[in-house]
Amino acid sequence: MSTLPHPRPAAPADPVSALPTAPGQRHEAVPAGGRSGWRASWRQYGALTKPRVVQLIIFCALIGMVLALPGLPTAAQAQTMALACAGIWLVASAAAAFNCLIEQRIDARMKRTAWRPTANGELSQARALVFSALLGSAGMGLLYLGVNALTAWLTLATFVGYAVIYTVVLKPMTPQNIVIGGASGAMPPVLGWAAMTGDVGPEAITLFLIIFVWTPPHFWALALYRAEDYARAGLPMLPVTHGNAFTRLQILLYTLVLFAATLLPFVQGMSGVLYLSAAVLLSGRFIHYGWRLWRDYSETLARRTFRFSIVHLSLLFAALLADHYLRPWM
Ligand code: HEM
Ligand SMILES: CC(C)=CCC/C(C)=C/CC/C(C)=C/COP(=O)(O)OP(=O)(O)O
Repeated sequence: MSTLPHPRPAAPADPVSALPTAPGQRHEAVPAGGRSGWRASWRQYGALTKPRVVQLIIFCALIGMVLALPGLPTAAQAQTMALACAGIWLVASAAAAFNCLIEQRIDARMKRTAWRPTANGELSQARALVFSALLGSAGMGLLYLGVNALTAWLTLATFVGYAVIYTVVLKPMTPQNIVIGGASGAMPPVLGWAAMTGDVGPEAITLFLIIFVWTPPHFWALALYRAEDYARAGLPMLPVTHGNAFTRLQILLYTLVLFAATLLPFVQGMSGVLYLSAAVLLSGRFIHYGWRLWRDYSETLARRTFRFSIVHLSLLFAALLADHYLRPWM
C-alpha cells in the first residue's frame, strides 16, 4: 500500500568497525573460519534455524493438511502428514540458516540479531552453509520421495523465495521487501494442502492470502521499535524510509484488509460460525491495536502489537482446526 519513492538509509563506510558494541557482540575480529570450527554446539546450529518462527510455519502447514481432508486422517494419511511436516520443517530451517549466513554482517550491526552465532563469529559462514545444505537436501528428499513431487517443488520455490529473492534481492532494495517477500512466508498452508491432495485448491489460496496480508502489520510493528537497528544496518525498512507515522498508517490499513481476508474461509464455506466468531474477535482486536498505534505511538504499544500479531495468527489457525472437526456437531 505504499508506493512513494524512498530515500535509502546510508550504510556506514566500514560497517563492521563502525558498530556500537551490543551485549554479547564480538564482531570486531571474526576469523574467516569462525571461532568454534566443527565443535560448535547443537544450540548454536539450532539458533540459526529461527525455531519459534518455524514452529508457527509448521503449525500453519499442518492446518493446511487437516483442512484438505474431509474427516480424520487414515493411518496412511497421518504418515504422509508426519513426513510432510518433517520435510517442510527441515527446508524452512535450512532457509532460516541460509538467511543467517547471508546476513552475517547485517546481523552483527543490529542489537536484536548481534547474538546470532554467525554474527558474533561463533559459527563460520562455511559451516552455516553446510548445515543449511544438509537440512535442505534431507527435507527435499523426504518431500520428493515420501510425499509428492508438487509439494517438493513448491517447497523449493518457497526456499528460493525467502532465502534468495527476499534475503538477497528485495531486503536491501525496497521497503516493499516484506510485502513481496511475504509471499514465501504465506506458502506453508499451500504446501500442506498440496501434500495431502497433490493439488492447490482455492481454499489453500485463501489461507495463503490471510498470511500474506498478515505479514506487513506483523513485521512493521516490530520494525517501528527496531527502526534504529535497521537504519544502522542500512536496510530500507518502511519506518526508516517513510517514517514512523506513515508506517503506522500502513499497519492500520493492512489490519483492515486482514479483517476482510479472514472472513473468506466462512464466505467460501470452508469454515463455519465457530471460525467466523474467532476471526471477527481476533481481527477486530488487531484493528484495535492498529488504531491505537496510529493515534498515539509508544514503543510499548508497538511491541504489544507485534506480540499480538503472533497470537492472532496462532489462534486464527487453531480456530480453523477446531471448526473443521467440531462443525459436524454444531
Ligand atoms: C517475510 C515475512 C516475515 C518477516 C519479514 C518476518 C519478520 C520477523 C522478525 C524480524 C521477527 C523477530 C525475530 C527475532 O527477533 O528473532 C519475527 C518473529 C516472529 N515471526 Fe515473523 N516474519 C515474517 C513472516 C512470518 C511468518 C510467515 C510466520 C509464521 C507463520 C512468522 C512468525 C513469527 C514468530 C512466531 C515470531 C516470534 C519469534 C520469537 O519469539 O522468537 N513470521 N518475524
Ligand atoms: C520452505 C519454507 C516453508 C520456508 C519458509 C521461509 C521462512 C523461514 C519464512 C519466515 C519468514 C521469516 C523468518 C522472516 C524473518 O525476517 P528476516 O529474515 O528479515 O528477519 P531477521 O532480521 O530476524 O533475519
